[in-house]
Amino acid sequence: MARPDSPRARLIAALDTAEADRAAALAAALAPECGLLKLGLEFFAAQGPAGVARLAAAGGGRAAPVFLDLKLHDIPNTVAGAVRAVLPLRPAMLTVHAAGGAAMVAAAREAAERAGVLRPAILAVTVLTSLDAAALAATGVAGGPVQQVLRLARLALEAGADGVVCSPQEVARLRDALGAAPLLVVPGVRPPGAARGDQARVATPEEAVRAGADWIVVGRPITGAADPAAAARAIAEALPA
Ligand SMILES: O=c1ccn([C@@H]2O[C@H](COP(=O)(O)O)[C@@H](O)[C@H]2O)c(=O)[nH]1
Repeated sequence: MARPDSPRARLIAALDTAEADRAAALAAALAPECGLLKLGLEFFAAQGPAGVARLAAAGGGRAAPVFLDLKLHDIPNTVAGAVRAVLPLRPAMLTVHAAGGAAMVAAAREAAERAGVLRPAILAVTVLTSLDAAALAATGVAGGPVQQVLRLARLALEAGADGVVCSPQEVARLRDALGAAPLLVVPGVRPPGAARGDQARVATPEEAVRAGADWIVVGRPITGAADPAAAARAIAEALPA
């Protein structure tokens, strides 16, 4: 997948809603302001593949590409089947959990290859940005988020992932360790003064991009604004060129 060529293209707007009409209104407002629209578990659980297809078709082909953030995590055979099942939706990006293991990530990549050159980029989620060091330790992982993100990123990239999802606090370390090739997609991003909500490992949009993020993912600071399009535009305009 081609890397973004402008600050606007770096912005991924997360449309976290269960309501089709609300998602359609947000998509129409935000498509001109960002590079991709992200649909996640909330929308998919409520509206299913047909809802994704309807949203992608809305706007007469002018809708932004779709990032399907399903965070697949199951045995390799099941994940491969799920990837094949969503290929007709033509997502530009699709997530799996790196913690599912190398064979699972490889199965996702192999299944995605069926779509040919327009296959979705397979992104491996490392450590959820809602986990701080203590919450991660409570899951039995020793060593802290940076070490675990690096470990899972290496595993996933060696297994065939095109990139990883990490917090802004690990981006610079990943770029140093892994070089320019992996796509780095970064949620846990908050404009100065915005509520962090349930996000634990955060930084500003500018900090995330300066650290090496290819794309930043922003949800509530945009969708909760009185004017979501203006909020998205302000975030993109504050990004380094
Ligand atoms: O580690 C992760 C992986 C994915 N996400 C997703 O990004 C957005 C963030 O939304 P905000 O409202 O800006 O917090 C959301 O859709 C998550 O599912 C993440 O936050 N962290």
